[in-house]
Amino acid sequence: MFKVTDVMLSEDQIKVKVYELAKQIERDFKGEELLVVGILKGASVFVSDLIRCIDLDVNIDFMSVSSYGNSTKSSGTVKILKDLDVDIEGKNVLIVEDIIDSGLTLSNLVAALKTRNPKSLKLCTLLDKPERRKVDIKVDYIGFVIEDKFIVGYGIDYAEKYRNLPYIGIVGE
Ligand SMILES: O=P(O)(O)OC[C@H]1O[C@H](OP(=O)(O)OP(=O)(O)O)[C@H](O)[C@@H]1O
Ligand code: HPA
Ligand SMILES: [Mg+2]
Repeated sequence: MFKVTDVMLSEDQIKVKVYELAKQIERDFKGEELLVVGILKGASVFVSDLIRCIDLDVNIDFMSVSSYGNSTKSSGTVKILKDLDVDIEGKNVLIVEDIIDSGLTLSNLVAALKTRNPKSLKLCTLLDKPERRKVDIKVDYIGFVIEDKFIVGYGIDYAEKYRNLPYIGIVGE
């Protein structure tokens, strides 16, 4: 039986970091338009908090890709379940993820989106778990680098549960 055994990052720690990331993004895209792309479902909570701290002309869109299903291991393949509604050619695109683990989700996504000729393509993740990386990936904005624990909350699930926790918790037996 899995349950949440510890808090890794509190609601307050997350709030401070989200604000810092938003201000970095604001500085980097000053005077530019920006399309923020949230990757469903995990990034939904993070991206909603993030955009509300970014004081720029921001558009938002979502993509849904899935590699984990109901398991704690990536299947290694990424399925596009919902594509963008808008054409990104000539636009500044910021992909927002909740967590980068193996890196497979994002590297597949970046490869797909690059072929659409955006003006720029940058990556932002709240959490980075570098120990489990299978593919190299350059991330422009990272909230927290975390150790190799299976975590949930703030949008992140285990078997579709716990996404509504306001903090990041560690799942144990
Ligand atoms: O770097 P990776 O090993 O690819 O793992 C990271 C991805 O896995 C999770 O999504 P998941 O596919 O489980 O779907 P979800 O966002 O709907 O929970 C998470 O939200 C990231 O998108
Ligand atoms: O630690 C994790 N927890 C939940 N989903 C995930 N997807 C990649 N890593 C994780
Ligand atoms: Mg996800």
